[in-house]
Amino acid sequence: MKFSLGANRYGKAECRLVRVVRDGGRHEITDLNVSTSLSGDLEETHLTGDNSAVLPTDSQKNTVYAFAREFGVPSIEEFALRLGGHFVSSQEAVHTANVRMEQYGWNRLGDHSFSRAGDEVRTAGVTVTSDSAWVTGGLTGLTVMNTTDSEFHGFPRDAYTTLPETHDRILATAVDAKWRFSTLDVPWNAAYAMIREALISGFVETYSLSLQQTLFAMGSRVLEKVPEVAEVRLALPNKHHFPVDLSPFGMDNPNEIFLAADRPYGLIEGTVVRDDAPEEGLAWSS
Ligand SMILES: O=c1[nH]c(=O)c2[nH]c(=O)[nH]c2[nH]1
Repeated sequence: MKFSLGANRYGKAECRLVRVVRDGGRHEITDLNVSTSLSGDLEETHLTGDNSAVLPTDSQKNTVYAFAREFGVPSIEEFALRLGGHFVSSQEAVHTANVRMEQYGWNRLGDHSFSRAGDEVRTAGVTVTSDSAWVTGGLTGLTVMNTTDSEFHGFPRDAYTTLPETHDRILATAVDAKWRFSTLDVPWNAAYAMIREALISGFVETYSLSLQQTLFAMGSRVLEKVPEVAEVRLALPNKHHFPVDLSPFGMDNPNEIFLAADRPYGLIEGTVVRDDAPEEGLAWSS
C-alpha cells in the first residue's frame, strides 16, 4: 500500500495575551486569544522526521508576545497581518500563514478596573415548606480585573515554592457569589442591583494584598449595603496573568505583556456572615 500526505498545517493554538498600556494613571487593556497556523513545504517532517523547515510552535507563540511588546496591537487585523507576514517572509518553507484572533470585550469600571462583557448570569434558589421559605440569590461569571493595586508577598517558602513575591500584579477573577436573605420582604431587583454593585465596588476599591483579603472586603460590602442579606458566599478563581519574560528577545517587559493562563487557577472561597444572622428558614408571617 502506498500513502501520500494530504493537506497539513501546524501552529500554536490559543495564545492568551493581555496587554496593559499604562500611559498615566488611566490604563487600557487588550485581551486576545491568538492562534497561528503555518503551511507550505512541510512534507519532510511528516515523512522522515526532518525538522529543518519546522519553525517550532513555541517560537510562534513567543513571536506573538514579542510583537505585542514591540509593535503594540493597534487592531487585531493589523496585528494578525504583521504576524502572518512575518512567518511567510522569514521562513522559506512557509507559504501560507493563518492567524486567527479573538478579542474579548471589557467594560471600564475605573482607571485601572474592568469587567468583561457577557457571561454574567443572575441566579436564585428558594426552598419552601408548608410554613416557611427562604431565598438565596447569586451571580456567576462576573469577570473583573484590576491592572494594579494588587500585591502578593510575605507567604511561606517551602522546598516547592518558586512563586516570586510581587508588589504590582494583575488581579482578575470571575465572581461566583451566593447570598442568603434573612427576610422575604425584599425589593428583589433593586437588592440584586445593589449587591452586584457592592461586589464590584468592593473589588475595585480594595487595595489588595491577597485575593482572600479582597474576598472578605467584597462580602463585607454586600452586608454593609444590603441589610436583608445575612450571609455571602464567594468562590473566586484567581485568573493568573503571568508577565512574559521577553529578555531572550532583547526586550524589557514593564508589566505590559501578560500570558493569561486558564488552568490551573487558584480558587479562593469564603463566607462572610453577619454576626446576628438568623438560622435558615423564615416563617411566612415574618
Ligand atoms: O491572592 C492570592 N492568594 C493566594 O493564596 C495565592 N497563592 C498564589 O500562588 N497566588 C496567590 N494569590
